[in-house]
Amino acid sequence: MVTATKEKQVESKMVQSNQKQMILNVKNLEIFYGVKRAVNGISMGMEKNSVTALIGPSGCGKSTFLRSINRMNDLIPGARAKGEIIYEDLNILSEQINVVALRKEIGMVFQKPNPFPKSIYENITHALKFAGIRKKSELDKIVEESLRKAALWEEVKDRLQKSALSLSGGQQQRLCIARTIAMKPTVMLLDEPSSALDPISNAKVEDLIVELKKDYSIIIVTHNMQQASRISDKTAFFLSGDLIEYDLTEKIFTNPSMKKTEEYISGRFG
Ligand SMILES: Nc1ncnc2c1ncn2[C@@H]1O[C@H](COP(=O)(O)OP(=O)(O)OP(=O)(O)O)[C@@H](O)[C@H]1O
Repeated sequence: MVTATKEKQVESKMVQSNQKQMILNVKNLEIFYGVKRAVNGISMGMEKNSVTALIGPSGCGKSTFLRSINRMNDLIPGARAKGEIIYEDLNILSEQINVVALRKEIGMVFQKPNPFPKSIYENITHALKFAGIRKKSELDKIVEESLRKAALWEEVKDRLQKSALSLSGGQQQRLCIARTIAMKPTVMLLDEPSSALDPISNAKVEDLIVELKKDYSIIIVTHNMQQASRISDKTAFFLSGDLIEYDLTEKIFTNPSMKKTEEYISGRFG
């Protein structure tokens, strides 16, 4: 639980006009590194059980924005945020938030697969044991469930005690996704999760993301516009720290409202 007041959540407050339930509501978010402002007062809502893609040229603030959602920017000296990110009626940016609990509910997967140099099994159980789960039968159950959800179980079920580093890059990335799933998150933040992978592994991760949105709300940063158009429901186009356009993915890629979006998706810059 993020705070003791979480149980008091008022779900109906985060319902958009089209009745899709919102999981996150970002209000006038500004993010600074020292005196430099990297995100310029962005407001947008992310829908539950959907995939939201963040696109835009290098340096436009996508990763900075993504990292603010589970307070990963706190780890960067000099980084600070203003505004609000409302999640279950609480402001994620508030000092009262339990950041460790927040990061369990809002998990993150990075560009480069980063399994621990331990067994496949231990990669998943490490944080669970830290959270106090000790019973082997319970750990076994969560390991299997998480690997199944990450579409990796069939490939690794006979070698759970082997090193995670013996897996291919694509399998390692699905293991990192399984590790996040094991913490029972509600939101998954994916920062270019398949850009370091070969095309077959990339396709598996894309299929997995579409499957995972049944259970989780997913926000993905991607440089790959085909990927954004294949897997996301809504797309946000960032430029120089501004949110230029945010709409249904189909609209963004076929009939964007803003000239800059059109120029970017047609490859005229970036
Ligand atoms: N740790 C940091 N310290 C200082 N400035 C940073 C830091 N991280 C990012 N920035 C700056 O903030 C701005 C936004 O960077 P960010 O990494 O969020 O962009 P991005 O859109 O994710 O880029 P890319 O697609 O290349 O990953 C850039 O000007 C970048 O130089």
